Amino acid sequence: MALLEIKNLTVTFDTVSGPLKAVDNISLHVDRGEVLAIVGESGSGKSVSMLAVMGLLPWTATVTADYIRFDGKDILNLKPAERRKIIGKEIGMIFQEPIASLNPCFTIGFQIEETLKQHTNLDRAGRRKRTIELLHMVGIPQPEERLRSFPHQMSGGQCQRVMIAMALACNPKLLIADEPTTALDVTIQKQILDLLVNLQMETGMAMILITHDMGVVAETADRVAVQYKGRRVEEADVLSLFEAPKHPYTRALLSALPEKATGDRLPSISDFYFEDEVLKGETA
Ligand SMILES: Nc1ncnc2c1ncn2[C@@H]1O[C@H](COP(=O)(O)OP(=O)(O)OP(=O)(O)O)[C@@H](O)[C@H]1O
Repeated sequence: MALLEIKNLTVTFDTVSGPLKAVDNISLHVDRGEVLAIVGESGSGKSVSMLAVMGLLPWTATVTADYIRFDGKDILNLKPAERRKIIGKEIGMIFQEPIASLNPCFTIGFQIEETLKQHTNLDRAGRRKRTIELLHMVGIPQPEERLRSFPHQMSGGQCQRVMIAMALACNPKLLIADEPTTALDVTIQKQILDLLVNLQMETGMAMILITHDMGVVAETADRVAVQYKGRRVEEADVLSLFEAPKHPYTRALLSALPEKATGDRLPSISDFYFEDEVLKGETA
C-alpha cells in the first residue's frame, strides 16, 4: 500500500474573472521511504496540489478528488480536527520562502516548541530538549543559544534549517518540500539539499520534492512526475525519464540542462517546441 495516494485531484479557484482550474485531474502516489520529484513550469499547479493535500488552500478553492489517502486513511473526508492530527505530525511541509514562513514575533525556539506542544505529550523540559536536538540535527551551531533568536536575526539558509527542524519535529512519515532552495544563495542551496537528502536517508521518511531544477531531480529523486498546465503529462523512475523522456515538455526541460548546451547560450524551451506541440504531446 502506498503511503500517499491521490486519485483524480482537481482544484478550481473562484476568481473575479471566473473559475480557474489550477489542478486538472491529477493522480499520484508515493511509497514509504521514496523520494518523488514533481517538476513543471511556474503555474502548473505543483504547489496547489500539495497545499490541497495539507488542507491549506483558501476558501476560494474547490477541491475534488476520488480520494486522497494517507497511510490508508482518506484525509479528504476527515473532520478538520481529525485532519489536524495528521497534518503537521505525520506529514510535514516546508516552503520556498523560509523567512516569510516563520512568525517574526516569536523566537525560533518558541515556534518549534509550539509544534511539539500541539502534537506530542512532551512536558516543557522534554520539549526544550527535543528542540535543541532538532536544531542540532539540522546543523544550527550552538542550538541552546540560537533558540532565543528571532527569524530576522538569522540568515535565509538558517531559517530554512529551522523550518526543516519544525517539519521534522514529530518524525513525519512524509515531508513535502516545495522548492525549498529556490529563495537561497547558490552555495546555500547545495547545503540545504544535502541536508534534506541525508535526513531523508537517516529517518527513512518519504519525500515529495517540488522543483524546477532537473539537476536536483537527478541527484535526489527515485521517481519523477512532470506537470504541465495543471495536468500530469509524464511519470517515470529517474533513470528512464532521463534516458528516454516521452513528453515534449519533459524533453524540452532536459534539453535546457547546462550540460546539454552546445553553443554559447543555453537552449530555451521555445527554441524547440511551440506551445501547441507541447500540448499535443499530452495525448501522446
Ligand atoms: N489563491 C489563489 N487564487 C487564485 N489562483 C491561484 C491561487 N493560488 C494559486 N493560484 C493559481 O493556480 C495556478 C497554479 O499555481 P501553483 O502555485 O500551484 O503553481 P506552481 O506550479 O507551484 O508554480 P511555481 O513553480 O511558480 O510555484 C496558477 O495559475 C496560480 O496563479
